[in-house]
Amino acid sequence: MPTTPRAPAPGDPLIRLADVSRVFPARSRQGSPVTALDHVDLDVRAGEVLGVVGYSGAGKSTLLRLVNALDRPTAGTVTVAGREVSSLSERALREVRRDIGMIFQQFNLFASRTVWGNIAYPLTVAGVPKDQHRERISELLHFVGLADKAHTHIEQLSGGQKQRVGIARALATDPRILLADEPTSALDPQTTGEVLALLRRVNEELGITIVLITHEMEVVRTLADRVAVMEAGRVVELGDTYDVFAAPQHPATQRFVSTLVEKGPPPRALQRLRERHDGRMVTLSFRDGDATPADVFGAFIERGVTFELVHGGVEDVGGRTFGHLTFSLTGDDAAVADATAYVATLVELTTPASPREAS
Ligand SMILES: Nc1ncnc2c1ncn2[C@@H]1O[C@H](COP(=O)(O)OP(=O)(O)OP(=O)(O)O)[C@@H](O)[C@H]1O
Repeated sequence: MPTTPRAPAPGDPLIRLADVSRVFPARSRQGSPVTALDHVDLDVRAGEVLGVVGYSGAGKSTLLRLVNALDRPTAGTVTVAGREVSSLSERALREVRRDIGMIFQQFNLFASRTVWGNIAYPLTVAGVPKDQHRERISELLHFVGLADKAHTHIEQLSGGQKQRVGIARALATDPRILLADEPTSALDPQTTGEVLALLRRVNEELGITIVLITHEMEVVRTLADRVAVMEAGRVVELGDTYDVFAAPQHPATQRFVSTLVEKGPPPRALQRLRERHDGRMVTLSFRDGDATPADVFGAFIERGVTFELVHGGVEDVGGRTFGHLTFSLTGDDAAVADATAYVATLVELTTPASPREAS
């Protein structure tokens, strides 16, 4: 094991942003100042993986730079492990930064050094005596699965191997926090899966809290316990990953979730479905703890309503399921009306609308 496992008190904020703003001055005389972060309140709990999603320019990188004190807020406070970093001296900040590892989309390794040399670097900077390097580096290499690559030069490694070196380097000084800035965006899907599995071990086996910036909802679904959605410098939604996927509230969140999960048939599919089915089309959204599809089928059957599943499926997030299922219902008009009215008391019921209908 490369780092000492810790038992964080679950739920304690390890990082706290309180009413944080970061305004960058105008780049030119005619330009206006840029508000990269706008009154952000955010707690990161000890031991969790927090996914931060948002489109380009939403403020995600600025937020990470404030946490590791590479930048300071214009207003508000940033507290890491109980210390308000916004007011610390450069010397005190070095100590705080020792508690924070960071990995990047483009790995940011020394291309001219070996794997060993890259992992040794933060140990040297932190003043760890040379005679302790060998044991520590070899533990780290085993942990990330690169024990046979110690003396390989970085440029001879695949992208996934480079990110493993990045993770080993980030863990070298035994941090409590890992900041991950789009760590899999440069990787193919299979390698992404391997790196995410390694990050899961970093979190679960070593108790390291991870803040993960990404625009890929699959990454969030795989790794994050909670999700913060950012738009225009604000956190517009924050919740458990399951809740965010099953019932996204903010339009920005709905757009992100729809990249993985469709709430109903998209307009063109709906048009084709309407050509083939003349029944009443309804979309039912099931969540853990709600009524089950079997309850709903029973309600249709009791009322003599015929139902056909025409679109949708069941999703799994962290072992909990939800689904949006679209049915075509046929039968006596009054029976269909009665059945849909009753089913709407059991689960969320919507009528899929084409854009023309919706506008
Ligand atoms: N040093 C800077 N000077 C001026 N403006 C900046 C600076 N750094 C960031 N910004 C601006 O702040 C806003 C937020 O940028 P930030 O890099 O935090 O967004 P992001 O969500 O990380 O985007 P991306 O996914 O593209 O990295 C953007 O409008 C950006 O242009």
